[in-house]
Amino acid sequence: MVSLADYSPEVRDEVKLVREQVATLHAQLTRWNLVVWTAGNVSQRLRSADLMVIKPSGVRYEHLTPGSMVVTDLDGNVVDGAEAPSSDTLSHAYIYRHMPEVYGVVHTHSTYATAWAATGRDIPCVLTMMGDEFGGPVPVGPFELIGSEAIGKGVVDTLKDHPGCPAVLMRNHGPFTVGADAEAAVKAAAMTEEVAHTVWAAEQIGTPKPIDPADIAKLNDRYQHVYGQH
Ligand SMILES: O=C(CO)[C@@H](O)[C@H](O)COP(=O)(O)O
Repeated sequence: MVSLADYSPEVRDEVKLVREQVATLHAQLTRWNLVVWTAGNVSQRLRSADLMVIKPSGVRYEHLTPGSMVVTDLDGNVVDGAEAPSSDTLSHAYIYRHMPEVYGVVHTHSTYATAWAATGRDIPCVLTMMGDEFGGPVPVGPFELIGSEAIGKGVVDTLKDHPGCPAVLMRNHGPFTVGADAEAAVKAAAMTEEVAHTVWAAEQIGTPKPIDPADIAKLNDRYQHVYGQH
């Protein structure tokens, strides 16, 4: 069995840093009310080796520490860690293998996004915030059972039809999000829940108005390339 001792000091240094980052980011899931009990997970892929760091399965967020984070290869084989990795490890690994631009993956069961997932409806792009973050609707992916890479394949296959979108609502299950790092994926999870809630509220008031696709593209380009500090 391969262990961290088989990797260079540079890789081991990055593992230490990413363990700290991923452990800290799990607190953002509870901060933004995206999870109940242990129902969500965060991972980040390393830049220096084909490894990833993910939450241990079923461990409460207040008990998570950098040292409890599990290191696996991109086939889900444990390389370092005292506890079993997340239930979704194989799916996170599949996403990393098939989306080379992705270095962060998050899964939650946040209430409003999961309610949309239960209906099988995409969240329509009726908010400027959706143009900004998603560049269109938040799509629904196929129903898949938990524990294999099937969910990961469903996420990748769905996002092929939605280039640049960082979120998929896996039907009857909940949101999976991706990003250039774990923090970006956590942000996408928080924004997914926010727009799921807002669009649901809009549908209680009336019929939300669609945004012209050309304007959605302009919103997304500005937000992705101009917004914020550069
Ligand atoms: O979706 C599911 C179970 O329905 C899992 O993703 C859990 O919600 C989190 O599992 P662990 O990461 O703690 O194994």
